[in-house]
Amino acid sequence: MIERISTQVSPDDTLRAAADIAPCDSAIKTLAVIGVGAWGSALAAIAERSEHKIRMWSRRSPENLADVIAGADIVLSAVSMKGVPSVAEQVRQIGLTEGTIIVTATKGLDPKTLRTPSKIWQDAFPDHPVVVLSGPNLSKEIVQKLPAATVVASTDIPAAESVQEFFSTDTFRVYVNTDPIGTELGGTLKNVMAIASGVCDGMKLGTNAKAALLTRALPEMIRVGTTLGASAETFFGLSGLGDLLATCDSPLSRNYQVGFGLARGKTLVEILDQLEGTAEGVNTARVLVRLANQHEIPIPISRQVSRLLKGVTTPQEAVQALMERDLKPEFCDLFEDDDS
Ligand SMILES: NC(=O)C1=CN([C@@H]2O[C@H](COP(=O)(O)OP(=O)(O)OC[C@H]3O[C@@H](n4cnc5c(N)ncnc54)[C@H](O)[C@@H]3O)[C@@H](O)[C@H]2O)C=CC1
Ligand SMILES: O=C(CO)COP(=O)(O)O
Repeated sequence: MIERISTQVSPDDTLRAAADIAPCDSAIKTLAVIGVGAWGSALAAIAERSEHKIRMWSRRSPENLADVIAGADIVLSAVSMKGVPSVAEQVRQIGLTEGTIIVTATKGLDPKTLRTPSKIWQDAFPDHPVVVLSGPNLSKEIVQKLPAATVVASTDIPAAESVQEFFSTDTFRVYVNTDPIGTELGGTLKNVMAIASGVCDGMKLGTNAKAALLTRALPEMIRVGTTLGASAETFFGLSGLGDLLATCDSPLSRNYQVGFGLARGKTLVEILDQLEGTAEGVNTARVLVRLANQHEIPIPISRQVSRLLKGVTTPQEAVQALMERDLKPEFCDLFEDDDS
């Protein structure tokens, strides 16, 4: 696990000017990053410029959380899903300055309450704007300053626009969206599909199979999303299709690596032991099955991924089960229930 503590960017440092980043006029200057793993560190690096003050906190860092968030214009959480409820509660007990924007970059679902990270933050801070940041953003490419785009979504548009301005650079293009739940679920649900995609490649099923998998993955994600209040359109954007393509086709993706390893006969325990960082799709698959059962949403691909992760099916049986389902018209099940 990558665990960077506030060494490069300390609470009292004035940050060095990044030569390739134009000065930003935003009134928003102070960022507190909570969760300094691969993604939190990458986002801090993106925001780094002379007029920004960046403070960082993770559970093993020497800084005091209250000092790090005090007076921050933006509090960004890049904690993995399992840490979100407890971290949100710690921050709630400390309290935030009025007007502080909360940005959540976690892609996951809470196993206890089935809530998304943005819902957890909004429940803890009903009077603060909450902005979801999600998109095709493999952190290893972002830190190399390769061009990338992302989405910041909120029902509070001025807050989303402030976050857009704060994080935009000439290599990181930020779009605003008004559908936070859709934006968040795109990034969350594609992690399960990335596991399926890794299985597909690990089994050498070929390009046709991969194209079929990813194409059928999208309506499955849309069915879940629209049931939970998202707009279908959002899933055709960067945080849906965009992140699906990035994560399902890259060995840099930890979720893809999980699927690939399972297809090559490794156990889940072995894979997770060797994995650098968090593969949220493992938890998400389990939670998603419960959500889908509750709402009667057909999720055939995710259900096979969940069975594979539980060890109750093999990759070969999972593929067979998907191929042997009832025949149907291509578009009958985008918004309607069918068998799973
Ligand atoms: N790495 C990437 O390319 C991207 C990751 N994400 C998402 O960002 C989130 C974090 O991912 P990474 O930074 O890659 O993971 P990571 O494993 O590198 O870092 C996770 C961070 O969460 C903290 N954490 C974990 N459990 C905690 C707990 N119980 N209490 C407090 N803190 C806790 C860790 O200390 C660490 O700072 C995930 O939801 C992931 O899906 C989103 C976009 C890109
Ligand atoms: O969300 C990501 C890219 O957008 C990162 O994917 P992994 O968590 O699978 O590495």
